[in-house]
Amino acid sequence: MEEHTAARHKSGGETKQHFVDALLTSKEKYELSEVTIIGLLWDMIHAGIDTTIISIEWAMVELIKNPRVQQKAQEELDRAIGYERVMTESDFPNLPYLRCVVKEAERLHPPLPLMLPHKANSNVKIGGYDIPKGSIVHVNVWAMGRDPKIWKNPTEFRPERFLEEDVDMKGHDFRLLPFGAGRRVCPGAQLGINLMTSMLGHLLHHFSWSLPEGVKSEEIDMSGNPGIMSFMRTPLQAVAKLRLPAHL
Ligand code: HEM
Repeated sequence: MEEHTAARHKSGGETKQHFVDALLTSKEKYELSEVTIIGLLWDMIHAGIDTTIISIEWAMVELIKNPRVQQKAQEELDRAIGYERVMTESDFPNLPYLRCVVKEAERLHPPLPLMLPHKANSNVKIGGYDIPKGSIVHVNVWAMGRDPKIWKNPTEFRPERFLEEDVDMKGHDFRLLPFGAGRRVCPGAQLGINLMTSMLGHLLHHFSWSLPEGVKSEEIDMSGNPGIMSFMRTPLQAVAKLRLPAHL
């Protein structure tokens, strides 16, 4: 905070287009204290880090349990990038299968399975049910992602389903809502998707992933920790084998 405030003074109040600066610019208008600004920054850090880490761990376990999918994603990375350089964000448009892997992981393993609690601010009727004003409402996006009425073979990890039918996951298609929807939709959704695409892309391009010797796929504990954020109950243990030249 001190560094940012000092930099603003030095530049004569000229603003950079980033989050800290936006908050400092709005400080007077919204009567934001320094403590509030620091609290908001921590909120963003907490909301952005755990959700992304959890999503990556679940995606990796599915890629290890499904070597066909892992190999197909790696073939796509090899075709689009080759073996002489590392992936960058500008490669994303050429990696449609990898982007479907991200989506499929979010369908089966949304890190916030019940989203965040919402409060009805008036009496509403949804799907024939009366929701009285003041009720706390949870939306079970985990169950929606596995509903056999919506998804064919719902428990199968098959990213191809999204090549066959493109389904939005940023709050516009109510079949898939890992980031929520509406006024309180996740403001970091696109950043979260980009982070996942980047991390999974690097992990798969650089390494092949398997289970430690002697561990069978069906022995992996696929249960999640109870709570708002659903980490894997038993942390994943995996073995990485280098695929790219070590200097990369
Ligand atoms: C894969 C990654 C992520 C997932 C799955 C995710 C999911 C969610 C969900 C389900 C909500 C609640 C939406 C609702 O109740 O309607 C939420 C809220 C939020 N997320 Fe994310 N998120 C992710 C990444 C991020 C990132 C990277 C940031 C910021 C850097 C972020 C910041 C927030 C904030 C600040 C809220 C609260 C918004 C509000 O209450 O108005 N999230 N997220």
